[in-house]
Amino acid sequence: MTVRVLAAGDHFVQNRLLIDALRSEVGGELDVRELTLPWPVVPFGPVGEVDEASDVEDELIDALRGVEICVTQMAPLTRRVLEAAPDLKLFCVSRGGPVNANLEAATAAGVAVTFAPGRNAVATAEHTLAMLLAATRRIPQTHADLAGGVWRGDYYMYDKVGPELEGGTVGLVGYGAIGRRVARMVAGFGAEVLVFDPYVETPGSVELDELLSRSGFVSLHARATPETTGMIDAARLALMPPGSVLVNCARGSLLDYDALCDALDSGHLFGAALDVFPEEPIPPGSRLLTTPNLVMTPHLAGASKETAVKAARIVAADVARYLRGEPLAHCANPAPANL
Ligand SMILES: NC(=O)C1=CN([C@@H]2O[C@H](COP(=O)(O)OP(=O)(O)OC[C@H]3O[C@@H](n4cnc5c(N)ncnc54)[C@H](O)[C@@H]3O)[C@@H](O)[C@H]2O)C=CC1
Ligand SMILES: O=C(O)C(=O)COP(=O)(O)O
Repeated sequence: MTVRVLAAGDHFVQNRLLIDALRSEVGGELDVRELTLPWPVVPFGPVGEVDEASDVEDELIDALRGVEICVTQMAPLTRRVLEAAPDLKLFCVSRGGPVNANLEAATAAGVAVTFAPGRNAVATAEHTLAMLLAATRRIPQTHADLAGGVWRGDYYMYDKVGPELEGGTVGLVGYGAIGRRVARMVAGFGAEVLVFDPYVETPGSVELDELLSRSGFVSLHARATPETTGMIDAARLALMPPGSVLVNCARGSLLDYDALCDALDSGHLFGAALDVFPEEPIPPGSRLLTTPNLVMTPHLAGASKETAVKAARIVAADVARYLRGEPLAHCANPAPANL
């Protein structure tokens, strides 16, 4: 029997990778169609809450006719799409969380939703290290000086230089796929690692306030949840030792950005590095654009050549499990009875 699959991709996780991975995992019994969606349709919001997302709903509804399996990075599985897709049984999101799906409605409709945890963990951990080192060694600022024809010697002065990782302490807030990798990397530099993650017990685990007051480097790797919203506020930044460095490659909601700018303006923090922001793109006129000692990248920590390939493989492996009638490895909702 031929199973109809919709690959609804975009330029980040290309349809081609998804389709190649499906073909190599599952073989020839699939009738695969493609739908190319703009990026991003569903941005980096909380898991499982998407609804009435966008004007791609109609296109998606058309493309899902007769389709049993949809693999996608960005397509929104809203209540309306679900109601119009009675044949759909499996919706595979090739992202770190099933942010594209209304999980409650999917469960009620008997649609299993899978996701691809850890697909970009290596890329994000490596980017985190790059950002931490860039902020600590003032690489973007000194590069900009040189590119502008200025050779400044004063960066060498004692009061302008940053701390070393070897012999320092790195506090990791969140110890999942990315936090663990960053821990291994900074341990390789000879740093002590402290961890705050209420759901993980590991050597080096401490309470958040203790972590902040003992760490010369702090890196955020917790998920965006109501509990983590604004967890690093002005009072918590004040706990960090003077001259320390903060990195956020997780989510903008974890940190009070205004308080961070104050801590950089006052010189309390040596530097900070940010890949994620409360509003993306950063609005013109934002304080972040003029705050000193800040290194920023436009939400690209998770992007690498390998990320898209891993995502496609994780998704395809769950499609193959579904077709073999086996339990799904990364199912985000209670598996419907017909699986
Ligand atoms: N900038 C980028 O391009 C990327 C950002 N991310 C973000 O990085 C973060 C980490 O991602 P992963 O490691 O893949 O996720 P993960 O789900 O593997 O780990 C997240 C960890 O956060 C912990 N956590 C939950 N509540 C917490 C709390 N109140 N305090 C401290 N820790 C808490 C969880 O126990 C878990 O261990 C997420 O926010 C994710 O959205 C992920 C990939 C790329
Ligand atoms: O997690 C990120 O920030 C990404 O870049 C990709 O996110 P996603 O896994 O698609 O929610």
